[in-house]
Amino acid sequence: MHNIRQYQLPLQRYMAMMDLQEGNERLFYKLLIDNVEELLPIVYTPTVGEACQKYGSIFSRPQGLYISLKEKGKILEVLKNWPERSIQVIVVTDGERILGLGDLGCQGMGIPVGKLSLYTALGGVRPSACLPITLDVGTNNEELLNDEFYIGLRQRRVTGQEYADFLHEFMAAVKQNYGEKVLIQFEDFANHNAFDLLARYGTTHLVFNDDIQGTASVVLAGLVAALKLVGGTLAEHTYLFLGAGEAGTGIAELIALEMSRQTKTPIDECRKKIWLVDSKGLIVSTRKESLQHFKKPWAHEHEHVGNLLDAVNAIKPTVLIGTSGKGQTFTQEVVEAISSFNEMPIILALSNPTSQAECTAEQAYTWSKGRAVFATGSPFDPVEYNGKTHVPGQANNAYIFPGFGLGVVMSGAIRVHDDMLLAASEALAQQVTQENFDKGLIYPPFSNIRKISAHIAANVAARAYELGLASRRPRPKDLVKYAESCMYSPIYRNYR
Ligand SMILES: NC(=O)C1=CN([C@@H]2O[C@H](COP(=O)(O)OP(=O)(O)OC[C@H]3O[C@@H](n4cnc5c(N)ncnc54)[C@H](OP(=O)(O)O)[C@@H]3O)[C@@H](O)[C@H]2O)C=CC1
Ligand SMILES: CC(=O)C(=O)O
Ligand SMILES: [Mg+2]
Repeated sequence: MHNIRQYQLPLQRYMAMMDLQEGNERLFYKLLIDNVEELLPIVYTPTVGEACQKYGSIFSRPQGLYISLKEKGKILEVLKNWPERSIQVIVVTDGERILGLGDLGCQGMGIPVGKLSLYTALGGVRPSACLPITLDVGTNNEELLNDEFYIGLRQRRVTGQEYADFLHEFMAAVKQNYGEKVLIQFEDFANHNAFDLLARYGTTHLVFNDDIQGTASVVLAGLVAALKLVGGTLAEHTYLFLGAGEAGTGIAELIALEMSRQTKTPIDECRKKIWLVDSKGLIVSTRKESLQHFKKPWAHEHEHVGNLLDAVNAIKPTVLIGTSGKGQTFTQEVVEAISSFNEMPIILALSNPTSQAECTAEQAYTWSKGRAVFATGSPFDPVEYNGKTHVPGQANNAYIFPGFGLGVVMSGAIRVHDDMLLAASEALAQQVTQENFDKGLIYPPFSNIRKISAHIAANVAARAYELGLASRRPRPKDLVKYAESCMYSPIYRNYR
């Protein structure tokens, strides 16, 4: 840590950590686990975003497995080149929507690498069982195409049947090489592919989309915890999203599902409590024909509303959630408006990295006069307002996917079911203590994450057994203890 701390710039610290991961993996994980709050912003958001943007020019050694269009027809052979045989979790991207930074092509590799290091550090999945993959299907990022240090194919993205065939070959090759029980996490695909891939492979493979499903689970947990501060039930609140893509509609759907279970009301009715704004304004029924399929369930009856401020004033939400990928979109007027009709507005600025957050912590607390219950996707420091310290929570799917993955792996689950996402969410919400609430936090600190992950894993595994989706026999009696016993620990063996 002394060495790492000598670097002034976060990107230099990132590069030092990557060198360490390559040169002394056990020490890398020891540092990451013991200093998680300090190092998470380095190996994960926000610094990993900058690293992906500059990936070509900071490149020293390859990490992960690249599969490019040139390998079409030979993907199985390429997979066989990976030295580890026993893989439990794959995180795969095609780099088209890296955080809120857009199309970074092959340079998106930083994301699968970073996510999988959290699978190990936060969730205890063995490093050798983790495989980061980037599919190089080209990039539409002109700057990268003209960058001498770009590491990927210099061509525009393939789409349509050619893309679908390539993905299909990849999915089939993974199953053939690693069997049915490898968890494939789709990460940072653009929404025009992400929903379709999940629907297409959800019934044949063990797949999970972190941006749609993991994010939904973490946000639902935060909302359930927030109700202890704010009062009311899920169904008594009104939700407004800025951003109706993977994260926005994924979260909205899981809230509606949980609301429907709690109130025994049809899910269609529950969806009416949830409104979304996209780049064209509030999603309303008069726009239904021209909407992408994942937006249609949210096209409620309402007149046209063109922007977020007008939508806030029209809908009067109690909860405002930012999933737009666009920074500074929760303006002072927006935060003041929601604060004018809520004693304690719940405001989540989920977009990553920090530069894309819908507002900063300081803005949220100042403009709401210290009344907002606030969390962000990337970390923000505590803020002093009117003599009180406000600590923003980090609403990031990193709370969920490591424990979720561990639960799937340890139970030998063969499919991911929505109930398993609800189980993960419930377990996370239960880990928020009175001490956390007293600080205004709706998430527990990351310093306890391995214990939290063990509880998430246990709840996910328990649900998988109940659903008949778990193949590991016999079912361990104490699933929390079993989860802990499965976790990788970076300790040196004593050979004496
Ligand atoms: N905290 C966390 O754990 C997570 C955070 N995220 C973050 O969420 C963000 C969005 O991700 P994702 O949902 O996958 O992205 P998508 O591209 O799927 O969705 C983005 C949505 O935002 C809308 N949008 C973009 N700009 C504006 C604007 N100026 N005003 C209103 N709406 C706008 C788009 O509108 P239109 O449909 O009209 O184009 C679209 O509906 C990213 O920054 C990502 O980092 C994602 C996953 C997890
Ligand atoms: C956290 C995450 O998955 C994202 O921002 O895309
Ligand atoms: Mg993501």
